Amino acid sequence: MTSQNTDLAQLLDSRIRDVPDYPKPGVLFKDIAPLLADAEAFAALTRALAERARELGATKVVGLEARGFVLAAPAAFAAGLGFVPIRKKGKLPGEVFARSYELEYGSATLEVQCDAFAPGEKVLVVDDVLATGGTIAASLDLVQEAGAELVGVVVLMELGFLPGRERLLPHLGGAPLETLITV
Ligand SMILES: O=P(O)(O)OC[C@H]1O[C@H](OP(=O)(O)OP(=O)(O)O)[C@H](O)[C@@H]1O
Ligand SMILES: Nc1ncnc2[nH]cnc12
Repeated sequence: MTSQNTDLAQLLDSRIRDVPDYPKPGVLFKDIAPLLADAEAFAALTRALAERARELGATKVVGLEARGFVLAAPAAFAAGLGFVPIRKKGKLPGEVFARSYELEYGSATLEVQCDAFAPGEKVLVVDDVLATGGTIAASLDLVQEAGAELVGVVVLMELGFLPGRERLLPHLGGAPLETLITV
């Protein structure tokens, strides 16, 4: 990590609030609302994500509902790329691919539109938190099922005390998994 990235990580980390026992007892919730509300931190995060999208050769940036949208959409815009949403069940019209999964504090189903990607599309997946890895694992399977090539995953914050990274390895197909902050 360069000193510039260390500065970025410190700035971002300083704007994330720990909320104990939310939404369930025993969960330390990482609240990104203060970061999003801080113009300097949000802009720095958006620039960093957009830079990685360009460097990795992405043609689309994929965001995961809901907090992933808030990071991925401005990054796609800043990189001059299109944005594709992966949404919770029942929100996307038309034919969809679907995957059910467990996350740190519940379970859900994610969907992507079957025609979301043109042939040869290269995808960067962006989300805010990597906890158990269930959400991103399901999303990577959907990207593959929809026929796109994964060029990378960038996550704002990895919870290093949970086994998310190991869980994602079989789903990455050799693409890099990058996190701006690890706690
Ligand atoms: O690694 P995991 O254990 O799967 O957890 C990580 C996911 O949990 C949160 O999403 P949530 O489903 O709470 O949705 P939200 O963004 O709509 O709040 C977070 O935004 C990640 O997507
Ligand atoms: N501890 C946590 N904080 C914020 N978002 C999460 N998603 C899953 N686990 C989380």
